[in-house]
Amino acid sequence: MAGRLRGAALAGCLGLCGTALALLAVVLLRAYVLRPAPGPRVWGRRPELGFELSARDRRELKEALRGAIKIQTVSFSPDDQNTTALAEFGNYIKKVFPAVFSAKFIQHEIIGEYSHLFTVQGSDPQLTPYMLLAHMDVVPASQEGWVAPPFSAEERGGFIYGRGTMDNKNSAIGILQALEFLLRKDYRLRRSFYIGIGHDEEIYGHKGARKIADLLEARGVKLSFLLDEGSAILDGFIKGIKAPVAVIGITEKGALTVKLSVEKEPGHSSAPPKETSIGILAGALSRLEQNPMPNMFGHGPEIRTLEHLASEFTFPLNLIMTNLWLFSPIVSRILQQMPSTNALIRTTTAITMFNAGIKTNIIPPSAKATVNFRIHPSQKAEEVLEIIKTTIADDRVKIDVQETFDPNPISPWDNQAFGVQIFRRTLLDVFPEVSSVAPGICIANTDSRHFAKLTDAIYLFNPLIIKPDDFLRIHGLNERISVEGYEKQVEFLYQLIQNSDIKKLPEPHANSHEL
Ligand SMILES: CCCCCCCC/C=C\CCCCCCCC(=O)N[C@@H](CC(N)=O)C(=O)O
Ligand SMILES: [Zn+2]
Ligand SMILES: [Zn+2]
Repeated sequence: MAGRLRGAALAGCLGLCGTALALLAVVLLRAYVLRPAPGPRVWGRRPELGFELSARDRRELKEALRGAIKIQTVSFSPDDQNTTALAEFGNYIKKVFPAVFSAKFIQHEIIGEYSHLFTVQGSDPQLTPYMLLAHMDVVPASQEGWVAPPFSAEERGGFIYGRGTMDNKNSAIGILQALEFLLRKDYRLRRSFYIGIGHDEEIYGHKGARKIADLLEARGVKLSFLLDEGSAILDGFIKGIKAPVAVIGITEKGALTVKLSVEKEPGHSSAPPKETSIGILAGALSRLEQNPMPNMFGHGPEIRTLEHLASEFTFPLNLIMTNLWLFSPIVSRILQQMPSTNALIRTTTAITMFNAGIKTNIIPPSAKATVNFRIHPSQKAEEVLEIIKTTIADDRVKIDVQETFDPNPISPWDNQAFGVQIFRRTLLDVFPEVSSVAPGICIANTDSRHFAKLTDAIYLFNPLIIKPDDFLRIHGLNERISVEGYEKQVEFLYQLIQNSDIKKLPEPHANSHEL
């Protein structure tokens, strides 16, 4: 009997081991043998390209950005902007970029009072134009907590500190700087392009970018691609990846901002009701925080980001990322641990404003709060609103939608996508240390969504190497950019404009480096 039991146990164990071995074999086979062949290799590395800055150029480049940071172009709320500063910014760029403003083939227009549209006419009208987008307005900054005042543009330890250094005067000034340098070298552009500099991106871009887009649409413009802020060269964001990787946004999340309010009879605090307006609203907000929106990992482009970066991961993570069909439940659990990666896999919930109460001994007549949701690419605003109502489940809480839009459509990402190949080419030229370029999601919002009728190829990317600590500075304290990082950004744009001048993408060839 005991022998038979031992035999059965052994057979069971062998069966189990066999299953485990078979599973392992399948994993290895898929990982190393059945791996999809890499796409055609398009670009080869090029020796040093001529972006050489004299000491004077360097000083000029830095001072142009510092001067722009000092202009307090703050967007406080949709109807409160520092319009004096917005106008001053317009005068400033005219003064700092004389070649751009005097070139015969560049048309400059002011749109919506403070935004700027530049039409740079290339010599070959057959080539479809592209667009570079940026914004000049910034979010407010507290005076406390900064190592240098937020509009001082002080330089410390190789960094320029100030609101707008990463979001997004670095792009607005950087694009014009790159063009100024090219014009001074008498570079003759072949492909036309547009530069848009919005003045109200931080309050949804209705008066700036949207008007620029409407005007271009009315002129019948179609774009081969559009590049805006929204992602970057990420260093240290992803556990298991050592080298910096360029993640280019191919979509951005949608947004839904709701105002919640509760009204109740005021009265004497000595005989309070069971619940006050503050208590009721606090309960609703707590339910929203305690019940995050569903994890959507695998339903949007986040999975493509990991697949593209799979070979960058150290063992055994590389194996896991190559086999997401098997490991995605584990991966999605890991991603939700950090706020920046959690934002990739679900609609996020952020309670951003709360106002209530009059005096210590008055029952508060009303309580109000604002909750800002960023919608995952696989969901729609309507669906999110339904979840909010079910989660709050209290008719005393009034829900008013303030601003809402669905996620952007997904832009093309393949060997034929002109913009993507130009970004690869330019990254290879300017950031040789970047070994991978992957499609990703912009977790915030940008002005680019207003241009959806002009092109299906909208990309979100800032050519800056950023670490998790830098990300916290955007809209936070001590926003800063390194002087070296800004020079590289200008170099990237300088090169990008020239690289975009090719007529068509080269045929794939075998012996070149592939990003
Ligand atoms: C796979 C790796 C994980 C990725 C983590 C995310 C890292 C993101 C890195 C850089 C992103 C920088 C994004 C800056 C864009 C900010 C744009 C902005 O502030 N827009 C406003 C506009 C508005 N009011 O709607 C916003 O609030 O979104
Ligand atoms: Zn921005
Ligand atoms: Zn911003």
